[in-house]
Formats: sequence, C-alpha cells, structure tokens
Amino acid sequence: MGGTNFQLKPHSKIPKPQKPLLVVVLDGWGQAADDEYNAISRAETPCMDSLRESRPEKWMLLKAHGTAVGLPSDDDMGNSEVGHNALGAGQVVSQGASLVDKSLETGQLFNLDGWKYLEPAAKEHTLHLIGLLSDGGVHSRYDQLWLLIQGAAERGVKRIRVHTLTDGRDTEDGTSVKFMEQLQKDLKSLEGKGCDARIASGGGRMITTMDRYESDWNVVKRGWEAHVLGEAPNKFKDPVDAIKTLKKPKEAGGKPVSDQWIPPFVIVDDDGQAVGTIQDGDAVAIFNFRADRVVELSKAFEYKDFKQFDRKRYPDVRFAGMMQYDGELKLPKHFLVPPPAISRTTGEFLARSGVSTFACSESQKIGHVTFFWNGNRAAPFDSKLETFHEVPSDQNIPFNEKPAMQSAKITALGIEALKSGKYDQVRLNFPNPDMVGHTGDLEATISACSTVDKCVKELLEAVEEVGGSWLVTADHGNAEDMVQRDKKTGKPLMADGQPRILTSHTLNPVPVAIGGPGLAKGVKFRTDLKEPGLANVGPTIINLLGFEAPDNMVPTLLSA
Ligand SMILES: O=C(O)[C@@H](CO)OP(=O)(O)O
Ligand SMILES: [Mn+2]
Ligand SMILES: [Mn+2]
Repeated sequence: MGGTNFQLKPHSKIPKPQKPLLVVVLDGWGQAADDEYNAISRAETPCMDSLRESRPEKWMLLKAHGTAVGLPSDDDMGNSEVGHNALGAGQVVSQGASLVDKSLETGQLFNLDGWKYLEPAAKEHTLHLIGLLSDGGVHSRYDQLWLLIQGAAERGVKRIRVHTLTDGRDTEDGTSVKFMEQLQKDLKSLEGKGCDARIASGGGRMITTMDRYESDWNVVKRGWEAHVLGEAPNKFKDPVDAIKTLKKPKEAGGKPVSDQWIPPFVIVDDDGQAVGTIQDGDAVAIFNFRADRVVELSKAFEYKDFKQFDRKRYPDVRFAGMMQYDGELKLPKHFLVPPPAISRTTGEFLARSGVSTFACSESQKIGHVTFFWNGNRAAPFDSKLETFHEVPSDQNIPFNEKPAMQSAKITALGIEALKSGKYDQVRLNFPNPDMVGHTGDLEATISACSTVDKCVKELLEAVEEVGGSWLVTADHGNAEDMVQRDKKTGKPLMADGQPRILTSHTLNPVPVAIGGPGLAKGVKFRTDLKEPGLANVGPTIINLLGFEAPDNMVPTLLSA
C-alpha cells in the first residue's frame, strides 16, 4: 500500500494492447431467472445471451449490492453511485450511508464542525432540512433524518422546517403518503418538547430539486421556489392532503401521478402564508448523503454569483450538506459528515501511466462514468489524455415514453472513438435498463433492454473490426425484476388483482464478460474468488490494458 507513484508496471503476461479496450456499463442490468416480470429475459437480447451461453470462461456474475459495494448491510440494494465507485476504484470503500449511520449512532455528527457551524443559526432562527423522504438508502434514509431532527431538538433548536422530496423510485410508488404521515406524526411529538417542527414544502424528486449533472436546471428552480421562496402552483395546509390530492389530478383523467413526479407544493397557514420560507439568518442542511442529485441545489445556496436561474431572493443563510458532495469544488464548504475518501483509483493510475480514455454517456449518467468512476472527482486527471463526452438527455419526459433514450448516439460516438485510433480505452454507460426500469413500465423496459442489446452488438462488431478487446458489465440490478415479491417465496405480490410494480434497483448480481480479438491469449476469468464483486472489475481493466494492478486494489478477475 501507499506511495504516490502512479506509474503502473507492465503486466508479466498480458502485453499492452495495440488496439482499444471497450468498457460498457449497462446501467441497471442484473441477472435473474426467467420470469414474466424480468424485462431482460423477456427482451430480445441475442448478443448478451450469446456472451453468457457460449463462453463460460469469459462470463461470470458479480455481487453488486450491500457490503460488496460499501453499503451498511446486504439488505441494501446496489445503486449507480456505489456501483461506479467500486468499478472505477477497484476497492470497496465505506459509503455515505454507512458513514452517516455511524456518525449518528455515536452522536459524533453533533460534535463535528458542520453541525457547530449550523447550530447558532439553527437555535436563533430556523433549521431547514431538505432531502428525499425515503427508506431506500440510495440517496437518504428516513431513520437518519429522524435522528438528525431529534438530535437538533435535544440541542435546543426550537424551529424546524422540513422540505420533502417524494420518492417512489427507491421505494414503492405510493409509499410517500406513508412517509409523510410518519414524518408529520414524528414532528408533532416534538411539540411537547418546545420544538415547533413542520413540513414546509415538497414535490416529486424527478421534477423538484433533485436534477443531476445539469440535465435540467428547471427542476432545481422549482425546488428553490417552493423551499426558499414559498412559491408553488399548489398550496395546501396539510402535507398528507397535498400528496394525496396531487397524486390524483382530475386533468389526468384519473391516472395517478407517480410519487416521483408529484408537482411541487408549499404548505401554508390559515392566512395562506407559507409556513417555512427560508430567511436571512436561518440554517439550511441537505440530508441526502448521495451527491449527484444535490450538487445543483448546493450551488444555488452556496454561490453568490449564480446564473443558472433567477433565484429572485438569495437569503443569507448558514448552509451545509450531509456530506461534502464535490471534493474538488469543496462543495458545500460545510458538511455534517466527512465523505468517503476514495483515492488511488483506476482512473488516476491509468492517466498517470499514459493511457488515453474516451468516456461517454448521456446527461442522466455522464457523471457515473466520469465523476463516480473516478472517486467522486469531476475533472479529468489529465485533460490531454481523457475526453469526457456528454450527449444531452431528453428533458422533462418520463423515460418510458422514449425508452431508446440517446442510445443510438452513444453507440455511434463509441464506435467513432474506437475507430479513431485516438484512445486506449472507450468507456460507455447505457442508462436505459435503469432509467426506464425506474418508471415501472414493464413493456417500455423490455424495449429498452432490446435496444441496448443491439447497441452492444454494434459496439462489439466495431471492436472486432479494429482488433480490440472489450469488457461488458453493469452497476446493479433493476430491469431484471419489475415486481415486488414475497421475501420468502419469491412470488409476485398483488394489490387489487394487479401486480405491485417494483421501480427500484434490486439485490441481484450483474454479469461481466470479456472478449475481442485483442484479448491476450489464455486470458480468462479465474474461479477461485470467494465472492467476486464490482470492485474486482477495476484491477481487471488495468490488466486488460497491459499493466499489473496496484496493491491497494482488490484482486483481479483474470487468470492469465
Ligand atoms: O436515479 C437515481 O438517482 C438512482 C435511484 O435513486 O438511480 P442510479 O443509482 O441508477 O443513478
Ligand atoms: Mn445505475
Ligand atoms: Mn437507478
């Protein structure tokens, strides 16, 4: 371990390839038995099927959830952040969810600088907490929010306002009502302790506040207006009533709105005044631990000079994140729990060893193959060697309406990069199985999976043509299971004669496959690893590029 020498040593058996290595991440493509709710087995996937069926030494399954990716327990489903962190780091690091758990359990959080910074403003004025109301454990967890609120109240905070983004993406659609009821009840219990705590505003996460990678700043603008200014087209006295009503809009002809897409709302008092606008002197904290979907809101709070939308009013507040969401930008400056320190990643070693990389996806996932891949670092290690290419995502449409998304463009750019002779490594992410899987639309997800299978086929043909090699994998499961199941029997759960749709990720393993004419002779997967996981892909990629993996990484998947 240790040392700051990033120069990789040549591999003892695998020569440095003369032609590019293609790395493809199929976002949300897990492995599960054939089933009517398995969108992958129901899709036309001749390419991925042939990788599995005809090459037993070059295809295997990887653990992509729980402790294998640094999450608190094996009950935690995988997600893109921890998945891409593990793939790119070649290491398993304790992730935000685990770190926040620990800090709250021990009470350490309240002794750290972040809380100390917020505390005076929170006590003198109001403490605002903004984040995802969920127990999904991907961006946030309810138990952590409640511990934070209780801890603040115990320390003398007298006025708390919670700004809630509804989930239905990491949780079953419809459960936001239950979470809102729970939060309302819990907040009420603080009344007797002299703390006035209320829900102040909210909205569905996909259209309020939680945009990512600057796909659509209007999402953040809506959130700012609701949380800070107390402005939204929908005003309610009661938050549970707000959600119930907004989920059943008359205009939609009775078609319920998903929790993810509930329009923004503001809670008002009897006089119609918003109960929790954010004012000068207040303390504001974001309680999500995951970065990608709160970086933009953090910028809106932290940057005096800000042009992405007109904030109308910019309150002078003390602002902190649950974590520091971007270590390079030092954003935000103040944070409650220090984030996972991910260093000595494959990206850094390869760049310092002269390997050139083209990384590409569409807006929704571009940061996955750049920022998350490189240990939560947005900028290239060496901009001469690394090219990051973002294809703009569609804005403001549920992805089931266009399940192909930008896959054709990503494929074309990948092929162009492979043929250009400019890159040693071409790294792509196809968001479709994940993004369409999250909509809960089974037919659209089947179509998404058929589409990306064709994309992979075209890409592998291009690799064949140029004489390169490839590694295809995924970051966690999603599309392979679209129904809630009985935990013991595995049988689909029904409600009113209808299957209860699963919109979230899963606990399933993901495939990894290697091949291509450029693959060195004799290279295949080893079979002696006890529980191979996503992190083992990092050193594997380093090997495929002709280098020995550094010793801070977990073992390679290859036997060569
Ligand atoms: O959309 C997201 O933010 C998460 C689910 O909450 O999905 P992924 O981890 O695949 O990005
Ligand atoms: Mn993902
Ligand atoms: Mn996802």
